Amino acid sequence: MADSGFASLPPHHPQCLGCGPDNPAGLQLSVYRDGDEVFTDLAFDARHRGAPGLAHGGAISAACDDLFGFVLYVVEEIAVTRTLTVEYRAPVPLGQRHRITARLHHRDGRRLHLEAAGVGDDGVTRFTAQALFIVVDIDHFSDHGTEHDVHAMFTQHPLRTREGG
Ligand SMILES: CCCCCCCCCCCCCCCC(=O)SCCNC(=O)CCNC(=O)[C@H](O)C(C)(C)COP(=O)(O)OP(=O)(O)OC[C@H]1O[C@@H](n2cnc3c(N)ncnc32)[C@H](O)[C@@H]1OP(=O)(O)O
Repeated sequence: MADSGFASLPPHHPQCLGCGPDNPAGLQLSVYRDGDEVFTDLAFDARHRGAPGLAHGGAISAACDDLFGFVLYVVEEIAVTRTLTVEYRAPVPLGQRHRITARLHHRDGRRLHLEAAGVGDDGVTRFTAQALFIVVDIDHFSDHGTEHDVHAMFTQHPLRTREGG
C-alpha cells in the first residue's frame, strides 16, 4: 500500500498489462507521483512465478517498463520504449513487497533516458533498470488501436501532446 499524500496517477488504460485495473492477467500496478519520480509498491504473486517461489524476470521487466510509462506524466510527453535493460541483482521472492521507483535521468532530443530501481521492504535492491523511450505523436497509436480506445487513452490524461494540446 502506498503512502498517503502522494498523487495517484491514472492507468494508461483499463486493460493495460501493467496498470489496467480491468486486466485480470496484468500486474494492476497502482502508481504514485513523488516530485519528479513515480513509484509503485508491488508484491509479485503466483501468476508471476518463474522458478519456484521466485518472480519471473519477464514480470519484473514488465513492471519496470510500465512504470517508465508513468514518468511520461512528469515529462509531459508521449513516448514509447525503444530499449529496456534490467539488471537482476538478486532473486525476487514471491509475496515480498518491493517499491519500484522510476525517473528521467536525462533527455536528449526525442530520447528520454530513464532509470528505475526495485527495493524490497527489507531494504535490499533486487533489480534496477534503464530504458530509452522515444517521443512519438498520437498517430503512433491511432494507426493500430480503435479510434475510440486511443481517444479514451489520451482524453483521460492531463498530458500535453506534442501538438500542444
Ligand atoms: C502520460 C501517459 C500518457 C498516456 C499514454 C502514453 C503513451 C502510451 C503508453 C502505453 C503504455 C506504456 C507501457 C510502457 C511502454 C511500452 O511498453 S511502449 C511499447 C513497446 N514499444 C514499442 O512498441 C515501440 C516500437 N518501436 C517504434 O515504434 C519505433 O522504433 C520508435 C520507438 C517510435 C522510434 O522510431 P522512429 O520514430 O522512426 O525513430 P528513430 O528515427 O528510429 O529514432 C529516433 C531517435 O532515437 C535514436 N535512437 C533510436 N534507437 C536508439 C538507441 N537504441 N540508442 C540511442 N539512440 C537511439 C535515433 O538515432 C533517433 O535520433 P535522432 O535522429 O532523432 O537524433
